[in-house]
Amino acid sequence: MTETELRAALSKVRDPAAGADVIASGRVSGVMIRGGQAGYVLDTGGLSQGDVAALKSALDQAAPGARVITTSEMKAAPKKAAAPHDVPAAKLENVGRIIAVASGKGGVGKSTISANLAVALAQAGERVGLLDADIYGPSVPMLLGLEGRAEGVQGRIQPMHAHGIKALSIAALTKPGQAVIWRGPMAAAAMIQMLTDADWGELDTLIIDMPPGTGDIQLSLAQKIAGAEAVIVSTPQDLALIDAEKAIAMFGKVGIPVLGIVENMSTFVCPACGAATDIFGHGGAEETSKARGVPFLGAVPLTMALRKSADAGLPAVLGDGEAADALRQVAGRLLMKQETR
Ligand SMILES: Nc1ncnc2c1ncn2[C@@H]1O[C@H](COP(=O)(O)OP(=O)(O)OP(=O)(O)O)[C@@H](O)[C@H]1O
Repeated sequence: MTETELRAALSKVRDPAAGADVIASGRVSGVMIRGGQAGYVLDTGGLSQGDVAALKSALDQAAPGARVITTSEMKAAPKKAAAPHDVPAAKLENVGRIIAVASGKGGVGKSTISANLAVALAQAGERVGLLDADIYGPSVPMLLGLEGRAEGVQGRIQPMHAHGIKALSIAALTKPGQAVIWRGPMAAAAMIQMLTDADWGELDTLIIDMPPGTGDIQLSLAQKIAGAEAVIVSTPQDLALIDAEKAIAMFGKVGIPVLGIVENMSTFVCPACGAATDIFGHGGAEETSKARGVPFLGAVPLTMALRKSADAGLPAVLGDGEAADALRQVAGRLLMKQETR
């Protein structure tokens, strides 16, 4: 059985809460076959015990012997897919396009990729803004070597400037070192404020570094940028890929097109001996993108140079090297997608 066949079999089962099929509602995600073993993630959140038992039995009949990972993240009955016009989009008249960079799982390099793509697009001649909306760990100031805080002029926040791009971090709305517990609506309001109240000027592309994950906060943020497109970052690891699939499903729910997946921390080439090692695996993101019918945007290797440049506040694409080349290629593919729209 192929993943497509497995998904088709599972999609015959109805979500007791949403009425739609379990794949469309996001109730079942992460459908995969690895080493001949079928598996998927079942989210039982918001369902009664009776519904869960009936759903599990229907899924078992549809895909006998499949390995099931059960989570319960859905807080209430999933709503039917929101049509793009149903959700309030952040209106940015002077911005050509908005790209939300997201990951299902934390620590996969989403912020590093966001900062490098922003600088690479600027190197290609675009006017670029980078908005750090990662409420759990705003790292854009460090990645760009930005010091101090964004200023307000006549009531408008002025984005900071670094390496040819404009940048603003949600960290600017909090006191340094102060922990803030964000709730979904609060985070969404803060992001919209930074999107619409800041003096971005004219931009070809605004990149948003989203918080990792696919919970309520991420969903609220995604709903507020209905006119945007998304890029998903994942490592080649199965666990990260399952979460990447959840991120694809989340954007699907709010009608945001996924431009593609970037595989980060792909093959590591030892600088001393030249041996290639697939620490987190290799090629998994490309397989996932094929299975999901989402474009594959490229693989960025795990390199010491990339880690060091991130820590130094100098995005790798400012220099040379394997990772810098790979990141420029990803940026080039994003530019091509824009031209073919
Ligand atoms: N390809 C790579 N090679 C080497 N180091 C990398 C690579 N990509 C990211 N890193 C390093 O991994 C760490 C995590 O990266 P980053 O902060 O970009 O991840 P993230 O997905 O944004 O994390 P978060 O969950 O906090 O949002 C950083 O120290 C970064 O320098």
